[in-house]
Amino acid sequence: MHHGLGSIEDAMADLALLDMLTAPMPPAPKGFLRRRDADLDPLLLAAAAASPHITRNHYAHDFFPGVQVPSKESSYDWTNWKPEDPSRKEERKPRLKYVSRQMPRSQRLKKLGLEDELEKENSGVDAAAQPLRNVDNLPSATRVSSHATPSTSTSLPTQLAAPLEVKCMARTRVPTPHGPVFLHLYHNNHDKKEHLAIVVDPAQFQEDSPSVAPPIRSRSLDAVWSQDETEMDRITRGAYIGRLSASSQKPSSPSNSHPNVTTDSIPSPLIRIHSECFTGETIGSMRCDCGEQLDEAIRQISQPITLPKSSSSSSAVPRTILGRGAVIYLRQEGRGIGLLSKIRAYNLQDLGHDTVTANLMLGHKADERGYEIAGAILRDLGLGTEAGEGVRLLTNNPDKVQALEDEEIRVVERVPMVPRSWQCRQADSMEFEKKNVKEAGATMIGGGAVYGEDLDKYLRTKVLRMGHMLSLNEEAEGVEL
Ligand SMILES: Nc1nc2c(ncn2[C@@H]2O[C@H](COP(=O)(O)OP(=O)(O)OP(=O)(O)O)[C@@H](O)[C@H]2O)c(=O)[nH]1
Repeated sequence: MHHGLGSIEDAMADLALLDMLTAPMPPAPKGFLRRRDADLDPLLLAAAAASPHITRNHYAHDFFPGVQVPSKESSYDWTNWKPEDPSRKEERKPRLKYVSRQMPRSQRLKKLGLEDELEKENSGVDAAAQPLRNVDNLPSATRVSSHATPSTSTSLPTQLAAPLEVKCMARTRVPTPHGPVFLHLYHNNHDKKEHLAIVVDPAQFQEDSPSVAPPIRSRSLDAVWSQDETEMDRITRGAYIGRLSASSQKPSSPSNSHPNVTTDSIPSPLIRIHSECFTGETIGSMRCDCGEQLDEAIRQISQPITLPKSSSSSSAVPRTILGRGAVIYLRQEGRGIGLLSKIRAYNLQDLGHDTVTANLMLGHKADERGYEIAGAILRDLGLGTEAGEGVRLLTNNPDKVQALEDEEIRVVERVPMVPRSWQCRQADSMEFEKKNVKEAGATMIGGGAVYGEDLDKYLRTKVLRMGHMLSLNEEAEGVEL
C-alpha cells in the first residue's frame, strides 16, 4: 500500500488492490465453509490507507475514555489519555445498597412473643443437643452456670449440668460374619453424636429354651415412651422380643424383658469400648489396627462360653452357652480429636513423628476421649452395675479400665487384645498375606489381619508412650494362632 503523493500508476495499483479486497465473494463451492469473520470494510481500508496512525484496532476497542467522546480533540490518540482525577471520586453517585425489608430475627421473635426461642439460640444450646427432650418422656437437660467444664472434647461446650442420660432410640438385628448382633443406636443429652452398642446375645432368638443368662437389653428402649404408643411403634423402634418376622411380632414390656436370672454360675459378658476410626474401619487403613480390633472383638464375643464345672453336674462334657457381650462404639474419631485433625496428624507422622507427638504438635492432647457415655450405655444395658453382672473388658488400654471403674462399672477382668499380625508372626509371611490380607480384605469385618511398617510403629508407640498393656516380646516372637 502506498501513502502520500505518488505516481498515477501507484494510485491505480492501490485502487486495483482495494477493488480486489472489497469485491463481492464469488459463490462458495458446495461443501465450502465461509469465513465467519466480517468482510473487509472498505471505509476502514481507506482510513488505514490514509493514516499510518489508525488501524482497525482503534475502532474495535475502547480502552481509553477519550474514544467515547469522538468530538474531543485527539480523542483517538491514546497518548493523550489522562487518568481520572482522584479528587472527583467524591462526586460519584453512591452505589446502590440492598436494603432488607424484613426486621431482624431477634425483633421478629420478640414481636411474636417467642423470647424463649431467642434465649435458647443465644445460649448456644440447640435442639439437637437435647434430643431426649424432643422425642420422649425423659427429662431434659437444664442449663447451668458457665463454670461447668465439659468432660471431653467431644462434649458440647454448653455447660450442661444435668446428669448424663442416654436413650436407646432404635435397635435392630444385623447378621454379621460372626453371627447375628443387635445394633442399638443411642442419643444422649451431652453431645450430638449417635453412639452405638453392638450387642451379641443370640440366646434371645431361642425363645423356647430357658434363659441361662439374663438377656442383654436396653432399659430405655424397653421403657414405655408414651401412653399412646402403639405396638407397631414399639416394634418399629426395636422394642420386641425374640426374632422379628412377618409371623412373629412380640412387643417387649419393661417387666418381661429383664427377668431375674442369677448370673453367679456364668462368666461375665465380654465387653469392648471401641472408638470410631473411619480410616481403619471403612477404607481398610493399615496405619492402625482399629478395623481388625472391631472385627476381633465381635468375633471373640460371639464365641461360645464354656461354663465352669459345678459339683452338682454329673456330665463329663463341659457345658457351653452362646457367646454374649457388647461392643460400645463411641463416635470419638481419632482418639477424640476428630477426622480432620487425625488426617493432619498422619502427615506429621509421615514426617517421622509418632502418633502421640503428632497430636501434641496440632495442639491436641495425646488422647481426648471420655468414657462417661460408655458407662451410661453399659448401665442402660444392665451391664457392670452393682445389681447386675460385672464385665470382662477387652482392651490393652489402662485408661479405659480406670475410666470404667470411675464410672462405677464393675470390671471383673481385663482381656488383652493381641494384634492378629503379632499372633501369627511366625507363620509363612507370603501365606499369611495371601490368606489374611489380600483375599479376606484386611481390617474389614470378617476379614483378616492388618500389618505393615506403619502399624508396627503405631503399636510400639501405644506400648511405649501410652502404657498399653501389650508385651513387645509377643511382637518379636510371635504366637501361633
Ligand atoms: N489421633 C490419632 N488417632 C488415631 C490414630 N490411629 C488410630 N487412631 C484412633 O484411635 C482410636 C483407637 O481407639 P480404640 O480402638 O478404642 O483403642 P485404644 O484406645 O487404642 O485401646 P484398645 O482398647 O487397647 O484397643 C480411634 O478413635 C482411632 O480413630 C492416629 O494415628 N492418630
